[in-house]
Amino acid sequence: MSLQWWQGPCQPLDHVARAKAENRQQQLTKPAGSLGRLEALAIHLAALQGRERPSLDKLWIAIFAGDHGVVAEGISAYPQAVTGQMLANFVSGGAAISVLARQLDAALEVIDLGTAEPLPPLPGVRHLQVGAGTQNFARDPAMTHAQVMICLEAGRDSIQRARTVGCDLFVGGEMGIGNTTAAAALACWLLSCPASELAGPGTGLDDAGVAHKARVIDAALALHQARIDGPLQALIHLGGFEIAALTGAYLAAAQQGIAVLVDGFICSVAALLAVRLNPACRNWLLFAHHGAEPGHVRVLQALKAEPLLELGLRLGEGSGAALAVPLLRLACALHGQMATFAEAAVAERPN
Ligand SMILES: Cc1cc2ncn([C@H]3O[C@H](COP(=O)(O)O)[C@@H](O)[C@H]3O)c2cc1C
Ligand SMILES: O=C(O)c1cccnc1
Repeated sequence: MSLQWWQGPCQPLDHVARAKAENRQQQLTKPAGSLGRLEALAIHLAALQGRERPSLDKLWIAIFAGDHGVVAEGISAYPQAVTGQMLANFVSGGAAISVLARQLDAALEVIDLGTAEPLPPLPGVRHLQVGAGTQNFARDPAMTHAQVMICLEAGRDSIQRARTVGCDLFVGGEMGIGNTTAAAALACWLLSCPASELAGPGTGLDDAGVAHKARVIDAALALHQARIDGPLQALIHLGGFEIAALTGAYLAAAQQGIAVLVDGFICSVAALLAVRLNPACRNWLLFAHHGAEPGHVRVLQALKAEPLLELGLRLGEGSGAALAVPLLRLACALHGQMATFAEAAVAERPN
């Protein structure tokens, strides 16, 4: 088979910038290593951005939304219509991510990949209508090959727009009632483990609801298993439009040399898919937080991720990643603005 676009090379890290940043860190007026992981983060960002002093001034947040046919199985605490209603809330400024984007002075774009009930055009939303949501994967493959390709490209297109405005960091977010079920099903396939280990309450299922969700996922895995021969087929059979778009965005970001901050459970599953599709993209992914959804920690472990925050978040929308941006910005500010021992005339050597 011919090579797919996401199999093309990812940008290499800039080892010269990394070495300069490492050298600079050693000269700053503090005991060596005293800023802990913030030091390594600034150095890694230097290697990603190709400059001794990285910065995160220009932040691009893209929210991908899509509905999920598997909602018919009663796997979410909220009705499907919330997906479309939240699209309006994102652009009118009232959603959590809208508030965070304003606070961070970030660009926020909202991409509707397809809701179950078609929406009237919403100013500020890009409507792609890949389909009226996915099919119910308890019965049928979630999407077609053509649909997964359009979604992966929708993610790539967002990265292209981010690049044209000179983005320093990309944050992807998602909205789609039912998507913790799709994400858990994908994670079960990717990690070869039963749904009882990865299914969680999502928007707020009780214990019986979580047990039902796990049974739905296990049955769907059994139904599709024989036809899933890799991560792309897993996405087609078990995925969601927004999960595929996030996967495409992460892959394209690595190919175009844009650092990524990954949000919660659903985004982390998209990141694991991206790494399985093109392992070299892993270097470009930073992980924001370890959330409350039980599958999240397992997916982070598989990615060898060291998330920055642990706040019990279970919202999605890119909110956890947005919350971690100030920490990364401060790591860059310390790295870029602290005085060196020579500049401040402070004794460099310990006794
Ligand atoms: C009002 C509201 C806003 C949200 N923003 C993100 N999610 C989050 O919850 C959904 C996944 O949970 P589940 O799989 O249990 O349906 C996704 O839309 C996710 O982004 C929301 C959910 C609700 C109800
Ligand atoms: O961690 C997440 O991304 C998450 C968890 C629950 C509901 N929505 C998103």
